[in-house]
Amino acid sequence: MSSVSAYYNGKTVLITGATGFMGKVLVEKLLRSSPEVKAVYILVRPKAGQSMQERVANMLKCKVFDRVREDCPNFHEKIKPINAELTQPKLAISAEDEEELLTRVNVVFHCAATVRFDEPLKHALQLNVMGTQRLLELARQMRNLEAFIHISTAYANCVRKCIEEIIYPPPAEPQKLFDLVEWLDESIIQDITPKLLGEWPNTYTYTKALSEYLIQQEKGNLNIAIIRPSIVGASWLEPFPGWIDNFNGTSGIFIAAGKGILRTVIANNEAVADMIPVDVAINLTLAAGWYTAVHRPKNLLVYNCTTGGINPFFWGEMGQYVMSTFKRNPLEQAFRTPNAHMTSSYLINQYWITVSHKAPAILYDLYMRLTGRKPRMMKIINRLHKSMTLLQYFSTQSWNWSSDNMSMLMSHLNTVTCLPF
Ligand SMILES: CCCCCCCCCCCCCCCCCC(=O)SCCNC(=O)CCNC(=O)[C@H](O)C(C)(C)COP(=O)(O)OP(=O)(O)OC[C@H]1O[C@@H](n2cnc3c(N)ncnc32)[C@H](O)[C@@H]1OP(=O)(O)O
Ligand SMILES: NC(=O)C1=CN([C@@H]2O[C@H](COP(=O)(O)OP(=O)(O)OC[C@H]3O[C@@H](n4cnc5c(N)ncnc54)[C@H](OP(=O)(O)O)[C@@H]3O)[C@@H](O)[C@H]2O)C=CC1
Repeated sequence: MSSVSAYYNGKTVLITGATGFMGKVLVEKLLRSSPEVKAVYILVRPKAGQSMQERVANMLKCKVFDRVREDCPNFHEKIKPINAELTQPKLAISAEDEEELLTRVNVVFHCAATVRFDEPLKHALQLNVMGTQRLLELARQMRNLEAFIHISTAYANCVRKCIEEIIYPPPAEPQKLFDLVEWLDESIIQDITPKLLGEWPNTYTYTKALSEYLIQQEKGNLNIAIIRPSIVGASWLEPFPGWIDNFNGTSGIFIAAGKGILRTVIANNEAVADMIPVDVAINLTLAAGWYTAVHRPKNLLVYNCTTGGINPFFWGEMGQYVMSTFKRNPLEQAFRTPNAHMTSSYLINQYWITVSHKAPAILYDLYMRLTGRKPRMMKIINRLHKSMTLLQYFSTQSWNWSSDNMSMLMSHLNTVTCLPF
């Protein structure tokens, strides 16, 4: 057994965002590689008419837990759900639960966030920045805390071209923004959001930049590390290859291309497609937790969890791989034969949108209406266009991330690959 998995045995861990894409992989890996972990507390909110208990029961049925279910059939007994809402004062955790966390938790992984690019600024601030502030406040009172790991994004500082593993000055003073959104009318906040964002492309990256700064300012004596993954994609190996459960980042675009719906996309062939498989990002996160707790670095360490500097892969190559994969492995019930092209020209893209997206969608919806069924293709196309408009910023540019801390961490591991510890 490696030092990393040995470290977590006997420890009590707290995870936020455990019901999300990365959170599920984190919970699974932790329970599978460190079966003697004492307890894994997860902060969960009731949602969509489901209680916290129902949500956790449904989550544990998810395929991603099949392997740990086989290895350790009682793994669910280690999971201790806590009712919480990160946007509420004191995270809406009951006094009894809070006391339990304060006495028991050894390591915190903070994954919860809104990752929507179009999130209203007020909500993105309340969750990504104030939520982080509240969690830090709780963590500072924890009596046995050894490490606090915050998941940020490699794009938090996307207004820079070269991104070091340091915390940059924030786009604004977080406290001033908290005060502003406190008293300003929601519609006025919406109106001034572009001005506040400045060079930042969306409220997601903006609030992630703010939360990094806030952590640096308010960390006190905590042992903290920040992980900045780039575009997190499907798993490479663990718990099995190819697992993903959302349409974020590139996955929605790939599926739309595979279904033959997406025919044109704005991207720069020569720009780096900085993707990282979710299991690699989670392995780094767990290893960083171990390193932070055991080696207690003097300063807060930032890990750029990126691939472009080590093994660059370009959007042009990505497009070819995606198309050839779908040609070899066609998806069920495709709308048309997959045939997507990339262009960096706005006009050419608009032309193909009209000819290859809108015209077939109108004809298809007409056919649906005539046969007494509900039209749906134009709705899908409009959603796709909205998503492509928001993602374009990332598919047309390259960034250089330094990854010295990631390399340093890798040098401490048993193997030079990212295989299970
Ligand atoms: C030839 C190949 C070409 C290759 C080149 C491609 C280039 C692409 C470049 C991509 C770069 C990505 C960079 C990302 C960088 C940031 C990474 C991070 O830090 S952090 C993480 C990054 N964060 C992000 O990536 C967030 C980005 N996404 C967003 O912000 C929002 O999704 C939105 C604003 C784009 C759309 O909002 P809205 O219109 O409100 O729509 P909702 O989302 O609410 O979904 C509604 C429903 O539709 C469903 N569905 C969705 N897609 C598909 C699909 N393809 N099919 C079927 N269904 C789909 C969806 O499941 C849902 O179903 P249900 O639950 O209702 O049942
Ligand atoms: N996916 C990616 O490409 C990348 C992600 N990241 C970062 O990784 C982290 C995880 O992302 P990912 O797993 O993709 O995101 P998901 O959207 O899949 O998960 C978000 C998690 O946050 C929880 N959450 C949201 N709002 C609240 C709230 N008000 N109170 C409590 N919990 C809440 C969600 O819970 P619920 O189920 O209740 O909604 C969910 O568990 C984020 O910090 C993100 O910024 C960084 C780089 C890339």
